[in-house]
Amino acid sequence: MASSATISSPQPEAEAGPAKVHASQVSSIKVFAESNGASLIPSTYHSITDLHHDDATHDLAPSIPVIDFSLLTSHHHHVKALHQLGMACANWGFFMLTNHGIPENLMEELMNKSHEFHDLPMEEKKEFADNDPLSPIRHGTSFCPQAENVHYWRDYLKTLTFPQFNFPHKPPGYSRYCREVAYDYSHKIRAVARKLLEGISESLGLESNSIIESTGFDSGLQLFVVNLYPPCPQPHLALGMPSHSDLGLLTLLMQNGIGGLQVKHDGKWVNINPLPNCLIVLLGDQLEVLSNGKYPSVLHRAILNNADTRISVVLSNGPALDKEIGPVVELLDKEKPLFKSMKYRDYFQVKQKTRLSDKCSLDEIRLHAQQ
Ligand SMILES: O=C(O)CCC(=O)C(=O)O
Ligand SMILES: [Fe+2]
Repeated sequence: MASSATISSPQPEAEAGPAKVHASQVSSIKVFAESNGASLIPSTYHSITDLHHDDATHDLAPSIPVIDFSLLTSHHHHVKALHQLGMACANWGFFMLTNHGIPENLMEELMNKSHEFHDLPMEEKKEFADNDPLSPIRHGTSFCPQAENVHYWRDYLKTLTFPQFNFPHKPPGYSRYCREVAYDYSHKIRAVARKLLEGISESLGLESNSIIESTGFDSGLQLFVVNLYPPCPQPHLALGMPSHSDLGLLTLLMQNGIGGLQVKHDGKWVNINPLPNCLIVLLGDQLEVLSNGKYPSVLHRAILNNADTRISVVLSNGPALDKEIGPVVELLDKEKPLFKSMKYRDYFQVKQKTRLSDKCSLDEIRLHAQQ
């Protein structure tokens, strides 16, 4: 059971050997980190299992795909841009998006305000502690404490911003302004995601509106997440988020200038240092399903540091909740389906209530070659 109780007081034995602190006893890792002050973290947060996690390679930085959004919409460069988009989706499941048209000052304003909800006293955030993945506004820590045996050094605010827009009315004074900025940003992100989905359809040899139509995207679910990762005294032992893929079609992410995102490419973790003012685009599980495996969702994770609070604002753009999503029929002329169809509502609920680990939810609907 998730608890809305505030953090239990810091464990006196923390210095000697940290106590096992279950994330369900922790309402906020930010509050815990601030009140604990110990140099060792509880063993229940030791989530790094691969000894070589520092092996993130920088060599790949020059080959990280960059897509210029303005070229996708340009008559002259459209074909070349589609080709680049298709390559990025097939080979990386991830790209940086430049010239996306979202004003820099809007992104800055949102980022500057994003920590204010997290800064509220725990008492004020308690009303949003909720286990239901479809709650319009949720605040919590880690990913799904009830389902995990190790926890993650992150607090989150999750709101559903489409088809209905939801956002906290707290703290007073800030909230109206921040709601407006968030509303504006979420709409602009949907428009960018929609255009990208048109390009992705075309790059698969489909009609440009194919994915939009088959997913009911125009009434699709948009999840708006503000992640906060406080400084961690032992960043080599814990993670902000473990290796996972996102559940929707396209995730568009920005961060507060503090690095921490890694994506997996050719079996190696690659540090992502975004270009100024770009958006990071991550392909989600629903695109892997629709494309029948041609455009795999990307594994990614958030690593930590011991000096700065990192914030990422992550918008997951998905199908309509009641759409049944399976491989696009036109792609099945010459190939067998690799995935079972499933209603997005069911996929969303399962994924948000399961331990976050690689592609474990997607693997549940993967059909085996012999089937
Ligand atoms: O904070 C990040 O960079 C990654 C966040 C993320 O993967 C998520 O919210 O799904
Ligand atoms: Fe993610």
